[in-house]
Amino acid sequence: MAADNPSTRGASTSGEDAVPDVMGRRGGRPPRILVIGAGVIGLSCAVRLAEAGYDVHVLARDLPLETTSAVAAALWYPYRAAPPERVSAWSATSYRVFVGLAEATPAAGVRIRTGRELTTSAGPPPSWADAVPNLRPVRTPPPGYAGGWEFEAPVIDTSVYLPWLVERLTDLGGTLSRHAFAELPNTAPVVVNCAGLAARKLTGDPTVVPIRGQICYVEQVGLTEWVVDESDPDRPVYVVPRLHDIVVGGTAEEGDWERQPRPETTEAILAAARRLVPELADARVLGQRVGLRPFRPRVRLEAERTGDDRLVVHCYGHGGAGVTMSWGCADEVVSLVRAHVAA
Ligand SMILES: Cc1cc2nc3c(=O)[nH]c(=O)nc-3n(C[C@H](O)[C@H](O)[C@H](O)COP(=O)(O)OP(=O)(O)OC[C@H]3O[C@@H](n4cnc5c(N)ncnc54)[C@H](O)[C@@H]3O)c2cc1C
Repeated sequence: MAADNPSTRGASTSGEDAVPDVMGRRGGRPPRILVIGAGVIGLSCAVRLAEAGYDVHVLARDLPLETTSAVAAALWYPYRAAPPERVSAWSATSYRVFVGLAEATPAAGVRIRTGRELTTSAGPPPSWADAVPNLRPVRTPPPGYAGGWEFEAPVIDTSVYLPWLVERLTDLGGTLSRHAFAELPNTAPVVVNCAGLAARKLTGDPTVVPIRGQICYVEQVGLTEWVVDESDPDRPVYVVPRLHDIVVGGTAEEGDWERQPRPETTEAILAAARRLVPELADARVLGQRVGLRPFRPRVRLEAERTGDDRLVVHCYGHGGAGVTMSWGCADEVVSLVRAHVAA
């Protein structure tokens, strides 16, 4: 990654010697916190902890633009994450933060866009309906659909947003370094575990499984509205216009660890998207990518005291909605840390 890229600003790639070894408050300095993971969850937690006055260091095997978070579409849309009531509350908090960013901080890469979730049968409003202002039924669905829901949602261009989060963190005095842990470290009094899918191995948690997502990018052809059809659970169709391109998806293949795009899948994704959004017919394909959504039957967000009286806060398993829930989860991580360690 280029040295002047904000996603590596404040980052070292020196490996082992980058691990903080200072144990907590010393000489009046704020307690040191080690955050594992530089996806949207780790970075959002790190930013909120730094804002709360902690001395925050993010250590990650993959830097932000190399993570699953960078592959996310990333539409505010609670999808393949549980439990519903908590997902809804975390998502509602994030919605408000993203609206604030879209209004006041264009450099963060967040825009509010109108769009539609289309359904093939009539049904009640989604479980997260209260998180969205002005959710309304789709009055004239396209052929083949029974209805759906229309609303304004934040669209987060991760290629801009993740570097912006890093910049925010380093402005607050935090750091980001590349480091791969073989096990949870015991070198800091507080560790926040945001390892995503890799928490499966790092914490020995077999309930975290991949839900593979393949997407492609096409050129921006002037599209402003997003659309989602998840009536086929394995083959959701979504089209999300970003600042300079359009994300077209996708797949949701549970238990599939393949990280390479499958060409025949790309063809199927494009065909389904073009049926739904005819404006894409001649849009040039710019690239394709795969991400493994870190799904868990319940997001794990809890504090654990270790035998040697350190604190580990786990925050992983956000499935298909990590961006959507990020700020709500980050606030809760800060509350858990504060309950144990004052800044
Ligand atoms: C195709 C696709 C589309 C998606 N669309 C959306 C969407 O529209 N909206 C939405 O909200 N979400 C979406 N998601 C889901 C979203 O991407 C995830 O929920 C989110 O990225 C999870 O973030 P995370 O920070 O937990 O994990 P990750 O982004 O995977 O980050 C994990 C971090 O932990 C680090 N790490 C792991 N193990 C170690 C270790 N041993 N030592 C050090 N560091 C380690 C990694 O290197 C990485 O930095 C989508 C996902 C996919 C794949």
